Amino acid sequence: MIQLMKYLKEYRKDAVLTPILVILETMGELMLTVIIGRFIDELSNSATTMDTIWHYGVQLIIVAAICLIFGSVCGWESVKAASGLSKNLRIAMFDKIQDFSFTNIDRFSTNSLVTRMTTDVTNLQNAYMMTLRVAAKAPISILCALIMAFVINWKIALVYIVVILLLFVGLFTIARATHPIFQRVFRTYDKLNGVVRENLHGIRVVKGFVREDFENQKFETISGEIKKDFTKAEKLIAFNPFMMQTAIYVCLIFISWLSAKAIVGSASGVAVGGIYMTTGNFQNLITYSMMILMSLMMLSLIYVMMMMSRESVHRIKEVLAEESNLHNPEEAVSEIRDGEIIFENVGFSYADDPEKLCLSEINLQIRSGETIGIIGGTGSGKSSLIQLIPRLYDATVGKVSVGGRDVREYELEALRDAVAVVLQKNVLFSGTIKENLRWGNADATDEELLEVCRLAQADSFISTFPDGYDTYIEQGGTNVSGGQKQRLCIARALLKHPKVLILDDSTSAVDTKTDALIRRAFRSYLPETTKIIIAQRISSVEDADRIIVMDGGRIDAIGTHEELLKSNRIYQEVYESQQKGGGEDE
Ligand SMILES: Nc1ncnc2c1ncn2[C@@H]1O[C@H](COP(=O)(O)OP(=O)(O)OP(=O)(O)O)[C@@H](O)[C@H]1O
Repeated sequence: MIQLMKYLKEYRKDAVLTPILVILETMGELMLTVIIGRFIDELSNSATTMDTIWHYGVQLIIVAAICLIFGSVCGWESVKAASGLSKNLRIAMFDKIQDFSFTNIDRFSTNSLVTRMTTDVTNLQNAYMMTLRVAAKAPISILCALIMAFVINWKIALVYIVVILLLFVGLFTIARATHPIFQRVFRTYDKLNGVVRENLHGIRVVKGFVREDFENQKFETISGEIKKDFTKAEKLIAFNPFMMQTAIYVCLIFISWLSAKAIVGSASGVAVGGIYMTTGNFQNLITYSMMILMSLMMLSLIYVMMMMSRESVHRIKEVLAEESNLHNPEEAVSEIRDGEIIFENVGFSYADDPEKLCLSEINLQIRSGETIGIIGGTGSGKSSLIQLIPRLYDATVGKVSVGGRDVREYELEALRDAVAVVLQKNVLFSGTIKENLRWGNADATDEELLEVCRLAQADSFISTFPDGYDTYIEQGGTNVSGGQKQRLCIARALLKHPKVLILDDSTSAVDTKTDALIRRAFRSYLPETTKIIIAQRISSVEDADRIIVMDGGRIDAIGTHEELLKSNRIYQEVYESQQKGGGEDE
């Protein structure tokens, strides 16, 4: 946890102030016990006057009021420090994730990142708040109470030492047993988040296939797993109050017994074992017993919270320590000459393992301005191939060049500005159409928006909306159709004026006529831009300059539509199957 304290930043003063206030509050509480002890002794004196009672009464009120003030400010400061720490941690994690490559994200999984930024940070926040307040208060209370008890009577005070040692052994044993359970619980939380996210994301499909019962069952199973683990851990933790209560009773019985003997002996002038005690002393010892044992109880609670948050701290640190495996080189090039693309002996593995390549022996040269179609079965490596061009992933072996230079020599931002990809999983964000389009270029004028929307055949449907380009897109683009969403995403990519434009199955939901219009517009208006179109339908790529046929992570053939129809078996089969089906999507 200590390494994460640097994220306190502007809340450091609150974090320092809290234990100081706690110390002052504890001192005040101890002063109260001393005053009460003296007061009791004074009361047993027959000469006590009302003046004396007022004197002690006023003292008690003043000290109690000071304790209350310190306690309240301290509570406020600890909340400020803990919630400030969690805010800064979330910002730091979010910032870090923005720099992650796809490989980094794959390594954690999106679900786990969500749990780490929410549940784990909240866990740490709660544990830290408790620690700030109690971790300072409890040891000080114990220490001061022990000193005072030893001052009153060291022989009787030894009882505390024995009980404290026994309690520590018990607490340590419980903590060791619960830690692995909490470790497991957080991994299950990742799964739970995954199920919720998947369900909400695909709620239409769930309803369409009437899979609510199945989804409920899945959720119940995971919730059950969490409940089982928590019950197991709580059963162990339940020993905690049991041990505490036993310790309190043992302490009280022993101290009462020894004190009673001492008080009776002192009164009769025959002190047992040389122990002299007053009733006020006895009252104080009982108060110290409660203070010590309550502090131990609080410490044990913190210990349990620390156990729970230890795993969270580890998981937060993992995210913050993760280094993106995509770096800008020292002297990064920021100018991309043109849209020429060369793959030289490229192999790629998601696991970065040359033994497990999902793309291999890719040799390919694409001229700037060329239109390339890519066809291949599912899982044949089409998306993997194009993701290497804007460095969404790095090639495991070989070299990918754009504009005559290795992609790893470019500034990442410049490369990704020059290579626009409309990915298979299109995403629109909540906001107006204009705001969404300007993701491609924040400074684009309204005329430029209109122009790219015309090219992407989006203007025709946007102008039918009552609010036109100011139409509000709901989160995830749920209020536009799949085909409309795809066209908006293409328009957004066009706004970057890219040198390379990649459409990864991005017109699959667009009707064939509109699809053809988009391609025709590209050909006429973007002659300089290299266009790579991944598609399932032959009609989407047949007019490309060249078509690549992918199979099992390798290039099976490259040629024009006519050449491939004559010579390539896979292409012929796909063509024939689509001819028979009249074009799968039409
Ligand atoms: N993020 C990932 N992590 C690990 N393996 C992956 C990942 N994405 C894809 N793969 C695997 O890589 C191989 C190639 O997948 P890829 O997505 O490139 O195929 P594709 O031809 O684009 O398929 P489709 O047409 O279905 O989109 C597949 O075996 C797939 O399971």
